[in-house]
Amino acid sequence: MLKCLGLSSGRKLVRVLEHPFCAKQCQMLANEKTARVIDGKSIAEEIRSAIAGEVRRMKECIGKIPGLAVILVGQRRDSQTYVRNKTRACEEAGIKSVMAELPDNCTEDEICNALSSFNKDPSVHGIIVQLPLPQHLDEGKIFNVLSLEKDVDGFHPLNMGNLAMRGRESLFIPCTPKGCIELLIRSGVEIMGKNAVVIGRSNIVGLPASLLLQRHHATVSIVHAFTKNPERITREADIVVTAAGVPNLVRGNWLKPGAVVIDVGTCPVEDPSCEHGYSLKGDVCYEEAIRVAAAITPVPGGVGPMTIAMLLSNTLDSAKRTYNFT
Ligand SMILES: NC(=O)C1=CN([C@@H]2O[C@H](COP(=O)(O)OP(=O)(O)OC[C@H]3O[C@@H](n4cnc5c(N)ncnc54)[C@H](OP(=O)(O)O)[C@@H]3O)[C@@H](O)[C@H]2O)C=CC1
Ligand SMILES: Nc1nc(=O)c2c([nH]1)NC[C@@H]1CN(c3ccc(C(=O)N[C@@H](CCC(=O)O)C(=O)O)cc3)C=[N+]21
Repeated sequence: MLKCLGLSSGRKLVRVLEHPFCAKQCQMLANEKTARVIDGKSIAEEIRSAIAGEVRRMKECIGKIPGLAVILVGQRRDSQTYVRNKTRACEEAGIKSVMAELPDNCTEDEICNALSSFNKDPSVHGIIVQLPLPQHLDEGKIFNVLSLEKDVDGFHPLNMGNLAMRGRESLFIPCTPKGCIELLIRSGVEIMGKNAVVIGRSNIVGLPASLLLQRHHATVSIVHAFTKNPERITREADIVVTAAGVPNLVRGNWLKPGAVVIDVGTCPVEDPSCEHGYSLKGDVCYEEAIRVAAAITPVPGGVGPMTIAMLLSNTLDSAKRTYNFT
């Protein structure tokens, strides 16, 4: 079904071939009710404008503003775009941003040195190391150096561990899963007591998303690449959070009627009709899912903008904590 093509950015570009059943099935279902679309872009805008207000208040009251430092290693085009979007969002919210750019072939020590200087800089309240890193670098070693108090991505093992343990609180919740929960809450979706399925178990999305849903008292199942019969497990779910990076993985018949679907997947697929020759695809076969689900996030315009809003929110919280500003 899918063909991966190399992309100069290092990221795979996927060519999506037509689903043999997709068109027919969609036509059959054409007259049925469609899901509510959860507009992540406008929810994120609301949050960002509230953050901008808080930043202004902070500046007026104590003469300080939050600061975010970004470490970008290498020349991946997608990473450069994400980082540019993050720093632009900071600017708009009145948050200072600084960046350290390191070459593809840099050493762990060089990254750790950049981290250490941001750790010490009192005008920096949040630090992110844009992922993925080039293969020769050990992510674990690097995250160990990151100051726990400035880990606004929530990737430090102690923040992740505290998120996992009952009776403990992490200083920061990873931005994408936090954004998913925020979308559910702001859309009036109850999480407590619901069956949730998370597709994917990565450190940055799937794992923390499953921990967070548990904290909100959902009963959570995790589907990954070795799961047998993922469609059966997913069909049990009232809430599906999918972060596999596989376009059209979740078909309409994987969903329980009335399920709420949060599509984290963001995969560039060949699309000659688009300006850059590609468009972004989620994990969910959207045209099918809107006929079955009660609510769904689009890609783009769903989870992505929320990730950035949550990064700003974590950075603001960090600065507030530093200055004891409430
Ligand atoms: N919108 C946003 O803000 C963000 C979007 N993303 C997007 O989300 C997607 C996932 O990102 P990330 O978590 O970093 O990716 P990873 O590649 O690190 O993890 C993918 C996960 O999905 C699982 N998986 C892969 N294929 C299948 C399959 N066929 N069936 C079931 N499970 C599968 C893998 O299982 P296993 O562990 O067994 O290999 C793995 O756990 C990507 O498209 C990424 O671009 C990521 C971060 C933020
Ligand atoms: N340390 C680190 N932290 C991250 O949070 C992190 C990371 N590394 N590496 C890569 C992933 C990916 N990620 C996204 C952020 C925003 C959008 C986003 O805003 N997407 C828009 C579209 C953007 C576009 O058009 O290019 C949308 O879905 O509407 C997507 C993906 C954060 N990540």
